[in-house]
Amino acid sequence: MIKTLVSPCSVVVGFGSQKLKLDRSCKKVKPGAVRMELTISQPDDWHLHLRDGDLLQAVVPHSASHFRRAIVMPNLKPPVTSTAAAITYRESIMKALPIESSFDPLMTLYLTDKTHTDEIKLARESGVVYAVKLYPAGATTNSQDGVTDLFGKCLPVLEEMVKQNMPLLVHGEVTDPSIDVFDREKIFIETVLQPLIQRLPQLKVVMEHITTMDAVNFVESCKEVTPQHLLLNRNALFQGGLQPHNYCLPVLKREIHREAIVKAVTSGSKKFFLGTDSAPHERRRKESSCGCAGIYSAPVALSLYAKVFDEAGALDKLEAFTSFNGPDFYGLPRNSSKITLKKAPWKVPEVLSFSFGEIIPMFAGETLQWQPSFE
Ligand SMILES: NC(=O)N[C@@H](CC(=O)O)C(=O)O
Ligand SMILES: [Zn+2]
Ligand SMILES: [Zn+2]
Repeated sequence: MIKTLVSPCSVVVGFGSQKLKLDRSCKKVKPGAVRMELTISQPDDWHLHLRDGDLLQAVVPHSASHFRRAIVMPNLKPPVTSTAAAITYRESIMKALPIESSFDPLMTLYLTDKTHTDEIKLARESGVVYAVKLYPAGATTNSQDGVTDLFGKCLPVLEEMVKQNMPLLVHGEVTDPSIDVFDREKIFIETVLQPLIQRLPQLKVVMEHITTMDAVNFVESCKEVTPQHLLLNRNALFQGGLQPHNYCLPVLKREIHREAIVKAVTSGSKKFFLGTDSAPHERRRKESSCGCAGIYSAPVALSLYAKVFDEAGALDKLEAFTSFNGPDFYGLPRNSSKITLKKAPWKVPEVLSFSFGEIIPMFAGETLQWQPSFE
């Protein structure tokens, strides 16, 4: 539902624990200016890194304040390779949640060369594990224990996943160092994903954090889309100097790819859903001689998705992308709770400070137009 309201004299915008009151003189508002409000079913985040320890405590409130559920990535150190570990990890997330939060973490298992078919059965029986995650070994952060040979080592497990109707979530990049880093997603589709789907057509596969028109055009799987791959192209890595906070994997691509992703997502196709890939790293680990891959988007993601759909003139398609296509794919109920997005400018903090260090959020210091609230 889209409502237009006459601009108020003041609005309160919130950001985590910070609230900022914008006193805007009515005189400054142009006659006839309107402010928009959009109420949608509460979104879920189908790709989220919550980490553990201090970082978990710091970041979980940001996701919990906007999203009702999230698929939680298992690339901890050590990785979450068993249902027992997933249950323990889920408990630590629940403990870190703000009181009265109804956030529901949906857990995943980290696939390795050694994962046993019994583990898939246990995962299904547990009721807390919703997917299995494929990290090609060496492809991304904490993927060292990932899969070295999917067809050679994991076929029985993949067949069990078909039986258990357990989706496979894929970091879709080849790891061959001789392949250009900007081509790794395209080559993965051709050499791994396409053969996988031919071999196991009933396997439910999600291509995560897509970055190319090749992924957009790969119709056989559903796809998650991050805010950064909708809003930034690879120039953002080098704008006025090296920009470590825009570095993630798969790496940002050319503008033609970004445009293809925006077009697909705002077209209303049910194959695309929200997955922020919010991946916090401490500032010192990003601003380093060998900086970590990952963009921390949880606090700004909804504002950014709204920006993309607004600029494409497709706000009427936002809700399906944020709140319907994901649960429909997973066979879960859509959320009955609602969230309101108000068009009112707010500034993203330059830095988020915690006792252990700092995190730089995506679009730090920039002014955004859409602000989620439950009021
Ligand atoms: N996206 C990233 O750049 N990093 C993620 C891992 C991943 O999703 O590939 C992380 O865990 O930091
Ligand atoms: Zn990934
Ligand atoms: Zn990720």
